[in-house]
Amino acid sequence: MRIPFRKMHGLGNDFVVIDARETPVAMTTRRAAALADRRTGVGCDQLIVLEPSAVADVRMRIFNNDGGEVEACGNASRAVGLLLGGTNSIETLGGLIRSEAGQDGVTVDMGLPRFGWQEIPLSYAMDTLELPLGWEELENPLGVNVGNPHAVFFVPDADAVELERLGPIIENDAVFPERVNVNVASVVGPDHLKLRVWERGAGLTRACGTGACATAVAAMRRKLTGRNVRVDLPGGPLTIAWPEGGSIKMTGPAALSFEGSFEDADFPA
Ligand SMILES: N[C@H](CCC[C@H](N)C(=O)O)C(=O)O
Repeated sequence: MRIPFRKMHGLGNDFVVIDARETPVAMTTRRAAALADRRTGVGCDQLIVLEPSAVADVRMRIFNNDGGEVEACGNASRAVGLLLGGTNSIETLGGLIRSEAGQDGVTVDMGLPRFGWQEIPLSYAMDTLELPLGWEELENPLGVNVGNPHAVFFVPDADAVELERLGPIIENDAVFPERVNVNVASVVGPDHLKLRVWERGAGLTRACGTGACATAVAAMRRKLTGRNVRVDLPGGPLTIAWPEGGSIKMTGPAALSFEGSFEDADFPA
């Protein structure tokens, strides 16, 4: 049986999107990693499977390039929002989010941030503004969870960090029981950040929507910026707003690259 897919991206963070709402498609770590492989599969940073939901308009399952299923994906949320059009509620393992497709891209309400991570002694996790952790020049991160876990480091020049070397070391450090997405950011202006991300399960990507949300929240908590910021990623800018007492809103582009299909027997579940 042929299984159709859409190849989509958000600022170059790319996805294979399978719409399994009408016809179920079994997805396993093995099949996801095979489809995501850039040499022998279709190739993508994340594989997205849309399924029916009992609590939302759609359920979005997210698999990293390494095949691991995870809780959230900001750029894919905008891609799915573009695909569905209008306003939609989306169920994810990280909670319920809402997308709204508009003229200047797609806005996603990513819900409320959570802080800290469980392995740090509670006294530290209660205040994640300054965590006594360091990996060479990357130190004192904030732990911010926006459905998925992020460590956010502020540095003078994000481009000067050897993220391809330090990223996997931090991603896989035992202090992060679920591993972690590694964000390295610089403050460019009062409401302007520059961000590079080593993604858990995917490595260096051109953009990370949840990373942009986590980094913007971290900057706001440290009073480095106002509550509405532009985050410049290698693939382009996102706008993140986090009003006092409100939820995080991310706005940016999403695009369809092409449509295709694969033979299910060629990628066994
Ligand atoms: N690598 C992330 C999932 C994808 C996040 C990113 N592509 C985004 O746009 O938010 C994780 O393991 O939590």
